[in-house]
Amino acid sequence: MTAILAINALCLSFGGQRVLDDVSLSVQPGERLALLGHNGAGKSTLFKTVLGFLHPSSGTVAVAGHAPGSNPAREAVNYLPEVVSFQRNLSGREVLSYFSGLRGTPKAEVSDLLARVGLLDAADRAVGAYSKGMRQRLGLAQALIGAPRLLLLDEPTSGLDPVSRHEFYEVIADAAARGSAVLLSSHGLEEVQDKTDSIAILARGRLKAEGTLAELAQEAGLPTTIRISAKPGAADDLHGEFGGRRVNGCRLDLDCAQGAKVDLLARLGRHHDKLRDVEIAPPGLTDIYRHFSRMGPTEDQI
Ligand SMILES: Nc1ncnc2c1ncn2[C@@H]1O[C@H](COP(=O)(O)OP(=O)(O)OP(=O)(O)O)[C@@H](O)[C@H]1O
Repeated sequence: MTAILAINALCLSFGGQRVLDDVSLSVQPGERLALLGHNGAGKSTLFKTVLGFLHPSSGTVAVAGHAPGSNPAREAVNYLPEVVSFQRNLSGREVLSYFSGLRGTPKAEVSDLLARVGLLDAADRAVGAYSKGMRQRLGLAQALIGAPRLLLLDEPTSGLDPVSRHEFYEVIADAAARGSAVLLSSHGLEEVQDKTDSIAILARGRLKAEGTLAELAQEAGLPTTIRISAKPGAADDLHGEFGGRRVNGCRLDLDCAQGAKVDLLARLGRHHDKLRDVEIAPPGLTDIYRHFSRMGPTEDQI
């Protein structure tokens, strides 16, 4: 499959400061790629480069095979910036009609977009009276105009409540299912873990890792935690036999390397009379993110 966004060895500096350093990544049609990184990691700079607002010092960026900022690239991409603002006295419908006109897409699309982001009931109210979540949804609807081949969403869910976040990601999933490639940045590790297909971790302008959650977990080689609840009076015996961390009078946590889970569970099975419960907790994105973002010589600065 041909990537809609292909970034190769991208470097970009402001003055003498290298902000993006040898970044390569790609996004395929229908893929949702989450770009994670600390404040100042270079996420917005990367988006602005893809949009053609900033120019690389070296390396290449191709949007649907075209140079960023060229007409065919601009036709292929829509962008939701971190902070959205609209003219307050226009209604949501008028805002979308205006942008739809700029894009040259049929006006009939507007009602469908308002429905997709859950704003149909508020469509004819002034945007100035919208809540932050509603403005954000309107921004997403604007970004969806014309079914872009590439959707760039810069921290689209910041400041939204959990239900709104969930609904936001449903709309993004729907856009991806219709074929859009989605690149979004976020600081919300938990939401990204469940709602995207792959993850790229940027730290101080360098790409530290890219892949699915399972691939990153494998690459990081982080242990799975086996959480044991012991029957009354059995925790000391189990601790003596398996080691691990005592959490309280009956809980014991064991770290287990990826390839050693089955053996450990088999050994535990031989002590089933002492066990009340066993839980298996694989490493989460928070652990994986911490692992990769701290790698390298700049660890103390992250
Ligand atoms: N126009 C500019 N001129 C000079 N330096 C800039 C400019 N824009 C960004 N930078 C610097 O580039 C680095 C990356 O900034 P960027 O906004 O891309 O980070 P980010 O990952 O989007 O951060 P955040 O999560 O806080 O939004 C920062 O050190 C920032 O100060």
